[in-house]
Amino acid sequence: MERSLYERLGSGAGIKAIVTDVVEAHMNNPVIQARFLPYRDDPDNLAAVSQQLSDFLCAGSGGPEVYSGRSMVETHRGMNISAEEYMSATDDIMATLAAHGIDEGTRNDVLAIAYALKGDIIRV
Ligand code: HEM
Repeated sequence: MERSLYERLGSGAGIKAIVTDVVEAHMNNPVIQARFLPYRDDPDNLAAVSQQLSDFLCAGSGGPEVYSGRSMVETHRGMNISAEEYMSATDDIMATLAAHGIDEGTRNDVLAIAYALKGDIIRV
């Protein structure tokens, strides 16, 4: 049987490590860093958001973790996120997956999920 997306991403520990590096990439990305840098001064909140992101990706890829955060529309409503920012964030995710040695087919599976969510995140 084909391995689940969760397994191909390295299961809970692998996904957590990916999320840590995606958030770090966002903080170094000039297009979106202003959205994320404030979390540097608020480590508890940073840890909480990172945990939600990890749970979201774990649960959405077939893992046993439960996502207890808000819906994507609810989370990003009022942030006025542009298509350019969305593309930039997606680029960070794709580059981080490659840096973690995730194969191309698996990267494309994540890209398809990210693309499917864009209507819930851009200018909602
Ligand atoms: C595929 C794209 C994206 C996904 C899957 C995603 C997912 C998430 C998730 C699961 C959370 C945590 C929700 C919660 O705590 O209830 C979150 C929070 C957040 N997202 Fe996104 N997001 C995406 C794109 C973006 C983009 C493009 C931006 C801005 C450039 C952004 C900015 C934020 C911020 C600032 C928070 C923290 C909100 C808070 O502290 O309450 N996200 N996102």
